[in-house]
Amino acid sequence: MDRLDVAETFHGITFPGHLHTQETFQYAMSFKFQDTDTLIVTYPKSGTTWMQEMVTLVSSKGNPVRAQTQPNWMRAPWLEQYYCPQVLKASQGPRFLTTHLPYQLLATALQGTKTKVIYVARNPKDVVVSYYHFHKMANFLPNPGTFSEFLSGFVKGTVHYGSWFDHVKGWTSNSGNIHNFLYITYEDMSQDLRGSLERVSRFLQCPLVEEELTSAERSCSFSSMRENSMVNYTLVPKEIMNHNKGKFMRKGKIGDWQNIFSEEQSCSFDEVFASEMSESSLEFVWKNPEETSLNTWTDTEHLLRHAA
Ligand SMILES: Nc1ncnc2c1ncn2[C@@H]1O[C@H](COP(=O)(O)OS(=O)(=O)O)[C@@H](OP(=O)(O)O)[C@H]1O
Repeated sequence: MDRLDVAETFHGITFPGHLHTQETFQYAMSFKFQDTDTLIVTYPKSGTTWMQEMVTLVSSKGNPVRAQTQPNWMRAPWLEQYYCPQVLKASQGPRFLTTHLPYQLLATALQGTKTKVIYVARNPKDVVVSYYHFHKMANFLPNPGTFSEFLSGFVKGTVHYGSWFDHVKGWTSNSGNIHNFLYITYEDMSQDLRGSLERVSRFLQCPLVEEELTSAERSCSFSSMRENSMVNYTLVPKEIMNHNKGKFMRKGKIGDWQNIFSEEQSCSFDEVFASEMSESSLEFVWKNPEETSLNTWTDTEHLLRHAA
C-alpha cells in the first residue's frame, strides 16, 4: 500500500493529513475546556503514551483493568485528531485529553479555565532519534530520508508538528497563564517513575496508597507497556504502522542519540540548542548517568587499574 503521508498545513506548521483536517484544527482551537479536564501536552516522541498510561493508572488508583482493555487514544484522545468528538461523546467522568499542538493555537481556548495541563518534555536529541525511527514505521509520516536530512528538518522546524524549540518555549514560557500547570520530563519519569507517579497523583489530587502506587509503577514500566497492546500500537493496522519496520515501544532509554549522532552533528546541535534556548532556564538530562560512568576510555582504564 502507498504511504498515507499527505500533509495538512495549519498556521505555517505541517501535520499528518491522515489524522488532521482544517476542521479538526478549528475544533481544537475552539474547544470548550471544562475545569475538570486534564490535558497532556507534548511535542511528538517526548513521552506522550507514557503519560497517558500514568494518568490512567493514577486515576484508577493503580487498578490496571482500564489500561489493559481500552486503547490509549480512547482514554485520552488527541484534541486535534478527527475521532476526538466521537470519543468524548461516549466518555463519562473527568476527561483526559492529549495534544501535540503549540501553545499559541490553544491559548484562547484555555484562557479562564482551570483545566489541568501536564507538559512532558524530553531532551531533543533523543526526541529526534525516536522521531526518525518512527517515520520509518509510520506510513502516515513522510519518508525521513537519511538521519542527517531528518535532523536538518528537525532543527529548522520543517518536520510535522513544527519546531521542537518553539513548542517547548511556547508552553513553558506561558505556563503562568495556565491555572494548573505541571512540567515534567521524560528523564524524570525514567530516573524516578515512582516519584513521577506521586507528582502526577498530587497534581491530579488523586492520592494513592503504597500498594496502589506499586501497581501503577508496574503497569507503567517500559517492559509492561511494550507488551500491552492497548498502548504499544499493535492494534493499528500495519498499513498505518508497520511493526515489521520498527516498534513503537522502541528502546525507551535516555541517551540513545549517542548511537546515531556523529560528533559533528552533536556539536552543531549543541550550538543551535544554546542559541534557541538562551532565554530559557530549562535543563535537560542528555545521558543516563548509570550508563555514562563507563562510557569513556579514561573511566574504564581507571576501573581496570583499580581492579588490578
Ligand atoms: N514506559 C516507558 N518507558 C520508557 N520509554 C517509554 C515508555 N513508554 C513509551 N516510551 C517511549 O516514548 C517514545 C514514544 O513517545 P510518544 O509516546 O510521545 O510518541 S507519540 O508522539 O505519541 O507518537 C518511544 O521512545 P523511543 O524508544 O526512544 O523511540 C517509546 O519507547
